[in-house]
Amino acid sequence: MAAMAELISNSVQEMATNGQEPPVKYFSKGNDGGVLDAPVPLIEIPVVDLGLLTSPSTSAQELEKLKLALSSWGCFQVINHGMTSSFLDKIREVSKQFFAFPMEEKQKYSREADSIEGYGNDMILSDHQTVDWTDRLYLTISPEDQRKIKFWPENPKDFRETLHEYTVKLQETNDFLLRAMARSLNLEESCFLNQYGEQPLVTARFNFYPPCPRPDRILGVKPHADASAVTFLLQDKEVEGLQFLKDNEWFRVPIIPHALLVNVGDQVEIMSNGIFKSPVHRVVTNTERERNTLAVFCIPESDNEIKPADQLISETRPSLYKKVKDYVSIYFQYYQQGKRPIEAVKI
Ligand SMILES: O=C(O)CCC(=O)C(=O)O
Ligand SMILES: [Fe+2]
Repeated sequence: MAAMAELISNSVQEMATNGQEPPVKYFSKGNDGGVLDAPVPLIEIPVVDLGLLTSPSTSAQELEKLKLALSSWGCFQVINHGMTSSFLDKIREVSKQFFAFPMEEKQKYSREADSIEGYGNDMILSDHQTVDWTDRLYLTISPEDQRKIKFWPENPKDFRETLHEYTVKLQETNDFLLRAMARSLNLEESCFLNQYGEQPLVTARFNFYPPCPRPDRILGVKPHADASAVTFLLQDKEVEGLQFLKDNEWFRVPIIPHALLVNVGDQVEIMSNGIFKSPVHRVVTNTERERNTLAVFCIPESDNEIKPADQLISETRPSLYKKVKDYVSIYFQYYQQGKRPIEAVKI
């Protein structure tokens, strides 16, 4: 019951609805005296067309685009992914509907105080942590026998089936992209997929960002890179918020409603020996409108050894990363100490 009470008092959705002054733990430390909501330029983010990647006459050019995108930004938008715009809208809709339910309905799926899975606010891992202005629903998708179905909303009625269908499709897209990434570096096409494994961990994080009274000082998500191999983000159709860091400058990501935003995580940075960049990103808040997104993380099998591909190591470019297993646990230990986790595995 204590854990439940804590969740109620800490839901940012309720704070926003009640017009409550955000507690100090939400305020960003060390943003160099600058405001977080200062205007930033838009990324001219590469758009990769899966149809062009498949067709023999266009694939070489599209692979080059993919390689450039991942070695400069670490992200791109993918179109022609085989899901209709109306299906993407349906996913956005079930997610919006879930967060719009009364608190009692959502709390049927509340996470436990010390566990990430389920509905709740940002998890506090360290005393010094700035807390994100977001509520989330976090679910394991794969392996299917690790699903904790008690956390999967029964309402709206088509939530479970829609999420299942979406993530089946994304896993195919992920396999396809991991092959394409290897091909773009002239590697054997299964090179990254073999490290990823046949029993990967796939998780989904529904992010809900209510309007925030202090966008100048409070972030929806603090700067981080993902622990995944690949992350797929279904952005809100109307409200921007995501920004990527490049050369110490922040850039906004434009919305393309029918596209998925793909970024590589730390584990692809390792496998590619640093050629592909796991980008640091953050989410800014705004005073006016809520924002809903869905991130799906594709994470290599935890028993697999992740390491730079042999062909990407040479005398002039030695291995930049140690071999790792279960990078996700390393990630959280470092995150707890406020450090960038990938630093732990750099040589
Ligand atoms: O909501 C977003 O735009 C990004 C969320 C994100 O970076 C994450 O869930 O890891
Ligand atoms: Fe992220």
